[in-house]
Amino acid sequence: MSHHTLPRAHPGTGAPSPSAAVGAAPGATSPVATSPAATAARAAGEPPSAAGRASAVAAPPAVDPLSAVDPLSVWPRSTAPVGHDDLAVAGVPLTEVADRFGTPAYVLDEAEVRHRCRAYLRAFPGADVYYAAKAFLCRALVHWVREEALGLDVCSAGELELAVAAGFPPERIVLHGNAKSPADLRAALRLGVGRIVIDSTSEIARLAAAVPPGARQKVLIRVVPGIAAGGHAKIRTGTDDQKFGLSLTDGSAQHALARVLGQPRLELVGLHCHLGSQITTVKPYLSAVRRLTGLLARIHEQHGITLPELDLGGGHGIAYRPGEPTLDLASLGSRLRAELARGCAAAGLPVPRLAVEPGRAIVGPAGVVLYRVLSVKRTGAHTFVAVDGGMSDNPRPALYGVRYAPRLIGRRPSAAPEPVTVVGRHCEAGDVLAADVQLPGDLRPGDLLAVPVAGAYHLSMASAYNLVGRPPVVAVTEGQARLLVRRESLADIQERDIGL
Ligand SMILES: Cc1ncc(COP(=O)(O)O)c(C=O)c1O
Ligand SMILES: N[C@@H](CCCC[NH3+])C(=O)O
Repeated sequence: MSHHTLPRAHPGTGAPSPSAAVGAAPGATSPVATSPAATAARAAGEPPSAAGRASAVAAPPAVDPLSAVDPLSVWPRSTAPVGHDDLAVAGVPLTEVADRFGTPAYVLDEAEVRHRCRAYLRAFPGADVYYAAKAFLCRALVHWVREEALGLDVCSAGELELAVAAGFPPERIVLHGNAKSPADLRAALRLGVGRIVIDSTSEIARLAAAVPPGARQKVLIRVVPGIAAGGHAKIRTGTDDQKFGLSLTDGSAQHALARVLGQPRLELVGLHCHLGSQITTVKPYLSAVRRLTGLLARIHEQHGITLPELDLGGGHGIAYRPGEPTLDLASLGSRLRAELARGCAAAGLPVPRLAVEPGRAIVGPAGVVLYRVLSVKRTGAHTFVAVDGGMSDNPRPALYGVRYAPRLIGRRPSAAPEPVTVVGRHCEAGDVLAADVQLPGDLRPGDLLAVPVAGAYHLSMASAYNLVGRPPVVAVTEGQARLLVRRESLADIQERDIGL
């Protein structure tokens, strides 16, 4: 087992868990939903659709087909049982975190984040690894990523300013965005970001005009290679006819390239592409390398230049529930390098420096969210377990139909598991956090639920819906818990509102 696959240890055994190998056994993936719509969605590599979920709600399966997989396989590697009813992450019992910091609360295992950063550097030797800040950013994370020698991918002046204020070297930052505002570009130029990725033709002259006389800004062009990949239609960005990047198929990328070359204040250093998110196979990345290598060769022929950098974006998929597939990093790294070397040799080009931009795969599996049960309602067909968070801190199930595996902690259940639907507290029937999950049949108000794989795209996409306030973030490190981001208080919320 290679360390690049990011295996986790079974608590108490030190043995790698089955999830470390699931990328090699996609047949093991079998979401709970059993409807024809859900089956078709799985065949297409998608999580069950909202429609598939709805019919699964109507006919929940009697037996969870994933029950044979280690239930802790998607938790941080440091996770260990405490007694019969609690779990500790990095040596800190989760019930203690809930008691001390309240709920909902997000818990981040620092060592897991660092481990994942290191695994990337091992899987991509000699490459630049930019952590995609959109997955989650706070000052402590900026420090961890800097100390682990990664770069940072930001897509707003907000992410950029926070990172630089926390001491991140601007030259190791790449700025993205399909609609960069004048403020974004001003901040990038003022702070001296290493690279800006051109996403549209109209941005080129605007950026060039903002670069101070005598200076040159390094840029890449975001190319859309015309490849469909990604865990859900809403997070696919490699296909033509969506809002990101410049198409290879219709010639927009080549057109933009000529324009960039005509701007003396812009230094074109390479090509970029980001296929989408939650991709669990290597194949689409290999296709992207082939298409971009072809473009590098044409650029060389037509313009006589050799671009030194190739940034392949992020999108590396992870498991949210035991048994789901993950992208095998070691395989991705070695096969990408081999494909790039082969393509460049065939075209007579030097191999460009590779870059990747993982977000989810670094921080997602390092996070756990804790919720307190507020009510349990049995409607006959369903049991709805309502908790003190919801779509305001995790919009992902509502947006993409993503399924999670919550777990009761803090007391021993006295009833067998049964299908329940965990819902949030918001005024929205679609505020479902986990549909048809197996949880003890005696759940009651006051119980604590812990949900793993909560580190990416939860808090970074959190909203102010119903003005409940965003949860805190607590780091756990070697038996100690510390607050990284405090809970948003009602005073915080009221302070913003300065009207009469
Ligand atoms: C340009 C770019 N790079 C990197 C990422 C990070 O993606 P992920 O978190 O799926 O690795 C994204 C988001 O999908 C992105 O848009
Ligand atoms: N926010 C999405 C992924 C989009 C990534 C950003 N380009 C998610 O939660 O899965």
